[in-house]
Amino acid sequence: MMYQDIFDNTNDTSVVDFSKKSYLLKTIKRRFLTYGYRQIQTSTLEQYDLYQSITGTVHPDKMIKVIDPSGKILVLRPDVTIPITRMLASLNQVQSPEQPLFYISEVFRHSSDQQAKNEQTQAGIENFGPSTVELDAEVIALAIHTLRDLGFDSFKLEIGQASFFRELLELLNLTKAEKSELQLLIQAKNISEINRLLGDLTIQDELSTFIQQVPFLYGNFMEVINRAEEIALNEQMKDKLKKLKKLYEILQFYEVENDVSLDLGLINHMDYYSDIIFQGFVENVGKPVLMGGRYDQLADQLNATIPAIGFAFDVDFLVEAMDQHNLFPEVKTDIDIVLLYEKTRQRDAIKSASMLRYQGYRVYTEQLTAKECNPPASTSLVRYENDQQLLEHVNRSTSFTDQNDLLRLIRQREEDV
Ligand SMILES: N[C@@H](Cc1c[nH]c[nH+]1)C(=O)O
Repeated sequence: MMYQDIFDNTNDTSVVDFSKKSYLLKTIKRRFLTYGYRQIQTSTLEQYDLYQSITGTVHPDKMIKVIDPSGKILVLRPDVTIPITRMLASLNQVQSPEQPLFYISEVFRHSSDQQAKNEQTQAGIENFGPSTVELDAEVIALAIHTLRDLGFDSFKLEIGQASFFRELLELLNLTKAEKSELQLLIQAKNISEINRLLGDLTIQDELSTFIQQVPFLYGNFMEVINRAEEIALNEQMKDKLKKLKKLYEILQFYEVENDVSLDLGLINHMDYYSDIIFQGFVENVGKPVLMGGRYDQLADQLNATIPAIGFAFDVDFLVEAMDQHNLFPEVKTDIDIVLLYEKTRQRDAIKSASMLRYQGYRVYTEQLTAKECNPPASTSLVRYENDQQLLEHVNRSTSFTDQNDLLRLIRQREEDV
């Protein structure tokens, strides 16, 4: 191994980035709590078999595998929605239903992109309540409310319908490869390639015309619904549109309707979604900062019937987006008091530092030497010199007699501020 390799592919967080991330997580957490969500955590190591047996999960090549001493294959948590569903599915039916849940967890997904990290922090919610438009609307309102709390003023939550498109694909009788090609082309709104693919396939004209329209079915929520209603192919599609209309109506009660748009060609990277899906975009940032949707059938694969909806923020990506939009408050210094001392005053200095720490102050100490010392920034500086002891606070220097006097002065100045 090259020495340089040891430094590659790490995911360390510096002091400044950590404080930004903590600020962001605190804000998100506070908002999740106000909607009645409670925090949980799932295991970091999961059974590989669980993920392999479920359809719609992370691709096996993307999972990071670990082999335990008995030879069993485990994976580092590649997703949080699946293990939470597993947790709920394993609960005794007699138990009362879980509250809505939230998490702040690392997920591990291998990416072929050299720049992308294998480890991301997600802050998300999962709500195992009834499969209703009311709950869908509340979850969307929560996502928007959180983005507003973080300070974003121009963002969009793009809403789509996973089953709308899936049912369309069913009507087409395509092979798996053709289906995913068409899906990707529609998502990329690549009209010329869609036409080429449709030309190669034998499909009824009516269906072909409809598919050509799907990439254009995005934009203003009600406008898209009206356009889609005109070309809807069957009753199921009409029902889906009716449900979306109802959703929009409720979003108006939450006063978030201007922050949503509709994209009937939207596809999320996870295949477990069964109904509405959504992605959150902030201005000038190309990738979505949050993804989610309803996944009513995921628990079926674990022998349980648990409709659910959820979403997750990509926290690291959100930090970048907030940086770009200058949304972090100025980082305050983490040190309250810097205490510098000459060797002869070491005893007094350490005793004062201990006293101040017991009082809850964050104290940094350093011995004054011939070398220039470089203490961190702080509002108060205490100096124990050979012949005097001083408190310097915002350009004012006062001598103090003993520990009690020092504490009194520090408190007094805090009150003055
Ligand atoms: N687990 C999904 C996000 C999500 C949470 N709940 C529903 N969807 C993801 O990683 O993209």
